[in-house]
Amino acid sequence: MVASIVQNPLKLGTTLHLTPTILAPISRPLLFFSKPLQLRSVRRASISMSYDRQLAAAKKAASLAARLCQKVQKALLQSDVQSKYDNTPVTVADYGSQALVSFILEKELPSMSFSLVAEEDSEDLRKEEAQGTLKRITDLVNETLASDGMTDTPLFEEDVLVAIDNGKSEGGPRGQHWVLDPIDGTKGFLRGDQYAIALALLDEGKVVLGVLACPNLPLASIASHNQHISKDGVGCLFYAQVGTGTYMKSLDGSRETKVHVCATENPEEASFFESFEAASFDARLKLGVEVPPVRIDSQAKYGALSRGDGAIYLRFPHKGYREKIWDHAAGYIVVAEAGGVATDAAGNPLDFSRGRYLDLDTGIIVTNQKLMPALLKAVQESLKEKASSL
Ligand SMILES: Nc1ncnc2c1ncn2[C@@H]1O[C@H](COP(=O)(O)O)[C@@H](OP(=O)(O)O)[C@H]1O
Ligand SMILES: [Mg+2]
Ligand SMILES: [Mg+2]
Ligand SMILES: [Mg+2]
Repeated sequence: MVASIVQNPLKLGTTLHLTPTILAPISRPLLFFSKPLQLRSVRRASISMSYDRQLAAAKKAASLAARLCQKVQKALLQSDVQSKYDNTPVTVADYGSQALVSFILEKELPSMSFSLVAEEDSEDLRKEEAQGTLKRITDLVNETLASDGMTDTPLFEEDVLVAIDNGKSEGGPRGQHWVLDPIDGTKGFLRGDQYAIALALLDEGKVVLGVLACPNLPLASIASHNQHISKDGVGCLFYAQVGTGTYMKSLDGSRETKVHVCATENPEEASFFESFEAASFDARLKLGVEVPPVRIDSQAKYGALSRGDGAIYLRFPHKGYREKIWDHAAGYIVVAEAGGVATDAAGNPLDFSRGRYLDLDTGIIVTNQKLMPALLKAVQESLKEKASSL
């Protein structure tokens, strides 16, 4: 199945916005300065703020969640699939992954206040008929924790429900919030194709780190021209922290590689990624692109783009569809730190500070800095033509 894919801020009112990590080393010397100097010092310290601890916890959480998901995908049973209120599928792996990530982040970062904006909630799992499913999810979470030596903390079913529901935060422009899609591309997951565990951190409304675990993504390029069968295997972990670039390693732990987006300046040779869900819009013809788009599920598209497998990702869902922040936050920074850029159809940067939804103009465009102006123009012309033909 993988083969088919191969083919084919800082708002610094006061020091209160700083985390304990950054406050600890700077708070004492600040006592000696006058107030204006104090603010300048804080601003400088904040700009070089490190999210290393958070990133380490996020990598651990996403990698373990990937392990849980791989186990479920291997033994996918029909009974593992439920239908949510909006008729989209959700599996024991979506719930298990969310519980695990929520639990690990809170445990690994005990000194931080914990806010999580995540896709799933426990409502359906609390129903009488879901008892067996909840038991299976709890077992999966505990087996995964034990596989990493975390045997001191087996969870009860109620703990799992609470961990899932910790994802009900509304996010927003103040403070730090984790953003999680426990399985992005559930449909791909069910098909045995691409999916991702996507985890990001917002600080004062900006994405400051992102991790994408893509268990089925080949380590070698999936560019449509790459015909050779790679022996490198599958399973990639992408991660990025603001100002430090994007890195990739294999999910089983090999050496990390710094990745960069494709440098092409020629739209005609640019290859496209598209979603299965939102593939109706086509600006390719305007740009003269002849290569057919590569369709992949999930934010694996952002991961693949960040290492140059393709040059462009266009996403234009049907009218009225509201994008959620967990479908893009991790991918956004993974691409941005690799030298790329993501905007809406009006060329505005994506705004993750407005709660659980991304309010944007029409669609999402992702590419490298050089191609963006031409792509934006082509997209806007196509949209105008489409509107006038209606
Ligand atoms: N009709 C639609 N148009 C656009 N996006 C949709 C959609 N239906 C579902 N989605 C979202 O698209 C995500 C998958 O993205 P992609 O199409 O790139 O694989 C889904 O994430 P989940 O699988 O986490 O629910 C879901 O949030
Ligand atoms: Mg979903
Ligand atoms: Mg999703
Ligand atoms: Mg999901």
